[in-house]
Amino acid sequence: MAKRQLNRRQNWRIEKIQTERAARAAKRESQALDALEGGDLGPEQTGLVIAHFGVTVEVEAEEDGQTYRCHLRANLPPLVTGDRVAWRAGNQGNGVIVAQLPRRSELCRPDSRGQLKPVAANVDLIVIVFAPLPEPHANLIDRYLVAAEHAGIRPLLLLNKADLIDEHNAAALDSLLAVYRQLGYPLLEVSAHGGGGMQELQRLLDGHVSVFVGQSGVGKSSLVNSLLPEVDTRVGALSELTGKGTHTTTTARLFHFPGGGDLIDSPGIREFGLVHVSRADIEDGFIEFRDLLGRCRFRDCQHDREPGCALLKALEDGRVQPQRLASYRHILASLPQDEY
Ligand SMILES: Nc1nc2c(ncn2[C@@H]2O[C@H](COP(=O)(O)OP(=O)(O)OP(=O)(O)O)[C@@H](O)[C@H]2O)c(=O)[nH]1
Ligand SMILES: [Zn+2]
Repeated sequence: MAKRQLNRRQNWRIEKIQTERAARAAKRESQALDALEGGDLGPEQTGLVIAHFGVTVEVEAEEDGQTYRCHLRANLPPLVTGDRVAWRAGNQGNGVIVAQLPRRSELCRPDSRGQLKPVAANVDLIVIVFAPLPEPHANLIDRYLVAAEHAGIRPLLLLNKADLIDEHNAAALDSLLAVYRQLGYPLLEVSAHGGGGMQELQRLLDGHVSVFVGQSGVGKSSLVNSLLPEVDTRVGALSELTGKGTHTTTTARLFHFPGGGDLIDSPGIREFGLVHVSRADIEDGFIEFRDLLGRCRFRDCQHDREPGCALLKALEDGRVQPQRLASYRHILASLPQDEY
């Protein structure tokens, strides 16, 4: 009891300190903004948000490719990495964001209160990475596909560690890949180590804004390091960690590939698609089910053994793959009960 009270008091103190700290930061921020606005600002131009640091964002000028630390005017919607903005330069490598330009797409994740918040904008390719090892799970790949379909962003299935394909795993991998090939999803095999397929991958990434997602250990870092030999993609994440101590969310950063094309990366983005999907998202995300759902005899059909089930009929006719139906059921069953 006493301990709980103590905890509550501690929490209250921590909250008070955090509020005061935030208020001081906001005040400093508005003073900085006033000083900027009071000075000579350059003409309005367009730029790209390449990183986000709470009260300021790093903007790359479209014109000269230089980066500027920019302050935000109060009436702006929240900006994220990948946003295109209208901004005006100040005099010391800083500037002011004037407006957010329309987004073509958004990646969203729930925040600490469970509310969906955008974490990256204008991504147009989600690279779903898997490998012979750790052994790939169809339902995990399908979860990422559901998330990509839901975000309206094109997926690319990337089998990394192709050098590890041998007589023990080749058949299983082939049948896994055949399902996605039949659905029309683009597929590529590479080896971040051996270098096989990497040029082809680079070609597919050129001209796009991509994110890499996939299970731990499939080789996302290795792929990114091989594509971006010049930069340490962990830098942004680390400096945020030491800056804030307890905060585990780390900023997303946009990197340019040498051959053109961009990558947006952060630990949070790598896990995109593993949290929060609704039943409707799942039904929509299995593209071959779209024409079938709603055609079952029973409205609350669980597509399990019900007579007149359109999905089971399609399974029988070979229009739906057993692996996909199993995966669909598995993902649905993982939803909280009230959404099922
Ligand atoms: N044989 C082989 N091993 C690879 C290849 N790419 C990566 N690996 C190895 O796989 C392991 C995991 O690679 P990472 O790049 O750390 O994987 P990750 O997906 O970034 O993992 P997380 O950071 O946990 O998300 C490392 O030991 C790599 O050396 C490859 O093409 N072939
Ligand atoms: Zn059914």
